[in-house]
Amino acid sequence: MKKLLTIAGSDCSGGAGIQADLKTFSAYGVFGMSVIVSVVAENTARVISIQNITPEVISDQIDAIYEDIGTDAVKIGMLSDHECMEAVGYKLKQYRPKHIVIDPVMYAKNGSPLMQQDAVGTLIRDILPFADVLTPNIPEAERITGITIESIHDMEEAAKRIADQGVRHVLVKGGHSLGDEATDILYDGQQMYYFTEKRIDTLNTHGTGCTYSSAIAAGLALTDNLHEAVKQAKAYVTTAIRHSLHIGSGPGPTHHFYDLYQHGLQRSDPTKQI
Ligand SMILES: Nc1ncnc2c1ncn2[C@@H]1O[C@H](COP(=O)(O)OP(=O)(O)O)[C@@H](O)[C@H]1O
Ligand SMILES: Cc1ncc(COP(=O)(O)O)c(N)n1
Repeated sequence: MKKLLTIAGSDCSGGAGIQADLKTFSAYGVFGMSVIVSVVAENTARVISIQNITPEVISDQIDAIYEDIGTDAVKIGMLSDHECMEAVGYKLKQYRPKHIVIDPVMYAKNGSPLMQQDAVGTLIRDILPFADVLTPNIPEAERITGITIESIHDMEEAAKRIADQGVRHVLVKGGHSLGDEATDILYDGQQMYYFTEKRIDTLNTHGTGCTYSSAIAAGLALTDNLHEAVKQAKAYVTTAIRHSLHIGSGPGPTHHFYDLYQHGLQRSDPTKQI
């Protein structure tokens, strides 16, 4: 049984964060564990408050995992401030887990900030170097690089700049772009690879990034192959968006039903050469 850990924030409304990650792990048939970094009182429409867990308790949770069970892959999501980042970075250095997927979460789908504005420097310096793959969406890639992204070419440029900062694989997600297709670009420092699906006409995309990065982590643990993991994860998240729920007054959540992983695998190959 593969063992997956998510280090992220808790979304009490169940669509994103730790909750989306654990649902994804279950659908992949792997054993899911969680280190909660922040408790976020949020729903589809707004973020009401954020309570960060103390660095000591974040560290204790990570110790609890590694002194006993260990992991086959780790997904890292919301890290809201310097202290959280430092605590997680210190433990990653200590335990050096295999397969680290980092989703540099900055905002919720309704626009509420989830990371302190001045923490981006710490994120780049202390956290990004641990990523085997980093999965920024377009606004996050813009924030990390300082460039404006309006085209596939701009996404490629952002991926290159992030790779130049020492990230091994960068997957710039195209969910926030316009157009009929949702294309994500994977860059390994040498070549670009494209993962494309038809854009689904829905506002219900709360939790898509969390779902995608968790699916990639689970796929890495299962296959040891990043391209295969991204291909399967793209099929998985697309299916989860297709079945997303129109609940709440803001962007509704992706839905994970129990055989979604198998369902996603039967879909056509999203890998496309542009
Ligand atoms: N409306 C949509 N139709 C199909 N795929 C989408 C849609 N919105 C997002 N995606 C895909 O969902 C995944 C998560 O991307 P994105 O929504 O950009 O991330 P985030 O949740 O971090 O903002 C990507 O594979 C992206 O291409
Ligand atoms: C605790 C928490 N973590 C992350 C997100 C963003 O999720 P996404 O970008 O997948 O919509 C969120 N809304 N809440």
